[in-house]
Amino acid sequence: MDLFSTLIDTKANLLPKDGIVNYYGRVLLPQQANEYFQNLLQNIQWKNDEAIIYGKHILTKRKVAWYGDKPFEYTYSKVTKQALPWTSELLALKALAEEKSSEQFNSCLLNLYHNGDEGMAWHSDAEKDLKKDGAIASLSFGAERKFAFKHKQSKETVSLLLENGSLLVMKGTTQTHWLHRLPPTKLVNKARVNLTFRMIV
Ligand SMILES: O=C(O)CCC(=O)C(=O)O
Ligand SMILES: [Fe+2]
Repeated sequence: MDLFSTLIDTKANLLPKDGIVNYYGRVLLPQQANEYFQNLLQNIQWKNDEAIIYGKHILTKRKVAWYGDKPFEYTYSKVTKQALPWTSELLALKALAEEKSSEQFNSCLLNLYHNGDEGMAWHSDAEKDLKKDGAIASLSFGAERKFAFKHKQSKETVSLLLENGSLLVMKGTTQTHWLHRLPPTKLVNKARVNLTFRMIV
């Protein structure tokens, strides 16, 4: 049992209906989290994300990377990416996410937000390549950022802070009924790295 697990009820569902979101809080000690953060900044093959929006080819400020068990192809915003082979640190973090969540993952999408100007707009992760209603485990490193959910019909919202070294799991029908986003903020001027472990089919 880790140091913080007594403080956070990991069985509590943060959503009032139509999906399950569990926040496990910090699953790494601050020093371990900082070491992973530095390692990820250095050793991941970060690239500006490409997208085609209204027929225009654009590059995002946020950087991304895509790793997996096999050279999976993954398409979103009309651009296809191919997964790179796991690094040893990513494999260790995948094992941690799997152990804590009791779920299995075969790929990981990584995001690097250089500061609070960069975020991610409302979306759900329900691309056809993803296992339907499969769990998504999200590990956060570096700057603490707010994360929010919005119900697609009722528009009700739920938000929380994602701490350095923390784990969030979204599962059940969350992606069908809820959007989520990482809002931009003027209050943060440090970088954050996020890893979302997924199951591609
Ligand atoms: O940065 C985050 O915490 C979330 C990223 C996200 O929603 C995604 O990669 O689909
Ligand atoms: Fe997402």
